[in-house]
Amino acid sequence: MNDLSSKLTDRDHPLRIHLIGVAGSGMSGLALLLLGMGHRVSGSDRVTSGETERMQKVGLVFSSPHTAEAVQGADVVVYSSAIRPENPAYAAAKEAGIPVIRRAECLAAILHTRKGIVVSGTHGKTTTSSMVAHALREGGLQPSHYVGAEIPVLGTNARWSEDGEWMVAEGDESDGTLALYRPGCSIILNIEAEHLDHYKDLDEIKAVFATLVSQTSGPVVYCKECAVATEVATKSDQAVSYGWSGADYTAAEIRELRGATAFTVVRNGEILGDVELGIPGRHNVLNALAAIATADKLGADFRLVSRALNTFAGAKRRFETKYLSQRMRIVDDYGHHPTELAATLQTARSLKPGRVVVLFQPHRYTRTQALADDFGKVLQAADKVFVTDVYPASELPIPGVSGATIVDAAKAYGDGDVVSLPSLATAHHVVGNFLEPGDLLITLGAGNVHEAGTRIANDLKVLEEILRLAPRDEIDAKLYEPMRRHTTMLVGGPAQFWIEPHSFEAFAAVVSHCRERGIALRVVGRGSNLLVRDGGIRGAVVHPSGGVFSECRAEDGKVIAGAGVRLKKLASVAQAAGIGGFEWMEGIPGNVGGALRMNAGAMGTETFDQVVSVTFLDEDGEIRVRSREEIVANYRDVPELRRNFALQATFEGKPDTAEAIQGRWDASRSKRRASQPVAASAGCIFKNPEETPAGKLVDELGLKGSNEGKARVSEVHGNFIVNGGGATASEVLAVIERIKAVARETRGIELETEVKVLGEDEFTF
Ligand SMILES: NC(=O)C1=CN([C@@H]2O[C@H](COP(=O)(O)OP(=O)(O)OC[C@H]3O[C@@H](n4cnc5c(N)ncnc54)[C@H](OP(=O)(O)O)[C@@H]3O)[C@@H](O)[C@H]2O)C=CC1
Ligand SMILES: C=C(O[C@H]1[C@H](O)[C@@H](CO)O[C@H](OP(=O)(O)OP(=O)(O)OC[C@H]2O[C@@H](n3ccc(=O)[nH]c3=O)[C@H](O)[C@@H]2O)[C@@H]1NC(C)=O)C(=O)O
Repeated sequence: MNDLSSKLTDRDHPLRIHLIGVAGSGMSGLALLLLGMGHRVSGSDRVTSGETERMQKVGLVFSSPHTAEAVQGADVVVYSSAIRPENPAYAAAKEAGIPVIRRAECLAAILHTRKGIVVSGTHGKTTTSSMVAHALREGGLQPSHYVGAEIPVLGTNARWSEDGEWMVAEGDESDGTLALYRPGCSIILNIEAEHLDHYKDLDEIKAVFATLVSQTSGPVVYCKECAVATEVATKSDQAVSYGWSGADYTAAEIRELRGATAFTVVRNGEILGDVELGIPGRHNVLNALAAIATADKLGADFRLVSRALNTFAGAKRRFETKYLSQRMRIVDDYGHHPTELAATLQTARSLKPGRVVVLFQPHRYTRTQALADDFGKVLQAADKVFVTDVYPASELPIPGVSGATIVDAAKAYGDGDVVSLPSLATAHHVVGNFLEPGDLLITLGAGNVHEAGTRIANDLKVLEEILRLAPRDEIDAKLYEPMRRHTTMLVGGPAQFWIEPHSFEAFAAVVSHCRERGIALRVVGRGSNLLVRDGGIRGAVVHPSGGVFSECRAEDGKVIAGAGVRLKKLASVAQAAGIGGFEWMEGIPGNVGGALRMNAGAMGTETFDQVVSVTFLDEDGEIRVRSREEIVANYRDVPELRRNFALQATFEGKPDTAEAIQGRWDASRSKRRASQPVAASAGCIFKNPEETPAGKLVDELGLKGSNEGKARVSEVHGNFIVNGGGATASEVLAVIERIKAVARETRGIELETEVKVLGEDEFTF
């Protein structure tokens, strides 16, 4: 026991200890242990988190940001590896001559007050150390524990147990600190070339593990499937092996169940008993064998250990199921090394989903650079992979190294579908929109990629509730549908919930549901009069289409059309039935619903000139019918339909010959073609002011052809803004603002947009 260890156990003289960077998972664990031991603990961090708040409740004196004052009067200061020497708390402690130690040194000192069990290895440490802690706890050994993440079955990432003699700790091989421990037992899961930012090569890594082995006073439990671990561990005369065959502890009759794995444990050729492990994956069978071997060596009852493994729910972020429905599953996994990815993808496959979709966030530039080829290789096992930018951890960028490095490696290796999706902040939009029923999505990486899965999972819950409102063939819905796919201007961010009802009842149910749940709701037609901002539309965007909404028929000299029918189709059904007067609609890009709402018009005629009656849905989701006389229709606005939603309408015209109708149709088309652009647009941008047509005004102001990025005032017609290819909504809005300002300043005319501008500039979902 070293000096600090003996001071830590001196109950009569509690120490005053300060932790710099206390919000991190490793440091918060230390704080919990030290508080449990009865010391006075303070901590500082750049950020406040749920974790720091929880620790304050159990006695931590927390401060943010880091200050020199925070370390005043401390007996010892512990710092996280993310802390740099210029940190004010660190600098002040050094200046004051307070002993300043690394996280691992403090952990070693705590561990040496007990019989330590150090769980080490390149992969699987957190899962295995929590399995060991849980198994020993259920086996009655009352261990203390310190593991790298929050584990549901253990309650917290660290716990001090006053009574037990053992303490389970996850050892970190990343910076050589494994050599600080002198445990009563150690576990070596595997040894691979990792953390090459710290180590020269595999030999250097082996040497650190060898030191741990030589300092272990009791059993060294190791995995026989790893040649390097075997080589290092067998230097101990108390080495105990586990593996698939030829080891002291092996597993037989492995059966993958849904979300769990059953197997029989064999100890030196004799059956010890059965285990039904609460988590899936063959690699977890090996981790469980490590825990079983350790617990057995320490004298725990196998039946209690087996029961513990059955209730083991896995570590957070280790194949953690975040969403499960009949349609989809979303899993999060902390894996960030090719071997871990391979194991996770194998587990994913064993669940037999329709497709395995991966959102992978590489962790650290050094690892990405060193292992890009291996990542590219293992990612081939998924059906679709999106790779984000690198999560830097504490590293500075390495020029030329990014998520695309892995995508390039994957493409060089095989024909797996691996694409780059740099921004994690918006990755969920693309991934969530890509998902189809039957898919398994895995968010993969040690950084913050899990946030994307959480967002998708939360929104999927809402979406699936909506889908259940109507029979399967009466409704379709998707997350994050890009509105640029649904606007004639080809501009706009995503709709949070894109919903396509195909029956009046389904539409009505969606309206009532959104109202009850406080979900904002908008209805759109063909998007020919819309400008959707780049941040997309929060809430539900309903697009009545298919089913009754796409039906259009002539009956008794009238035409009945659903809200989702294109005006052009309405005009041709009328023509075929010998009903004239609809020809002006031939070139109008919108649908009946939008035309009713906007009282669309062209060539001197307006929609409501021909309406007989409208069937609509009121705000409460009730279906009503109103005749033409009961509806007020203004120039480009029907107030009645601002809050109500058009479902269907009956139109009238005049009987006429096919030739006469065709003549007017052709005349309308020629006029339109001569005066309006063919490029992507939203029709006229401004309403015509009283003084003069807006197009003429823009023309006179000399603004035709002026642009902002790819958004340009049409040279053909001054009231059209055209998308030259890939324009953004903010570019279009900038052009609109410029025209308005010039019209106001030079002519005193206040232009009002005719297009409806929807959505938000920034992403809020
Ligand atoms: N004359 C021309 O050359 C052109 C004319 N237009 C006209 O603009 C109209 C736009 O049609 P479309 O592309 O389908 O519509 P959009 O998808 O562009 O929707 C425009 C607005 O119409 C409202 N709306 C849409 N569907 C319904 C419905 N079922 N019930 C009530 N309101 C609805 C919504 O208003 P809110 O936000 O208030 O809910 C929506 O924001 C077209 O009918 C078209 O005639 C467009 C381009 C060129
Ligand atoms: C495109 C739309 O509807 C259109 C509809 O197609 C046409 C055809 O009937 O009539 C309206 O346009 P508009 O008022 O600009 O009609 P146009 O006949 O093209 O132009 C009006 C007058 O402005 C002149 N003009 C127009 C554009 C231009 O760059 N320069 C110019 O001098 C034209 O020569 C004409 O003398 C509707 N626009 C509005 C805001 O009422 C729409 O609603 O989105």
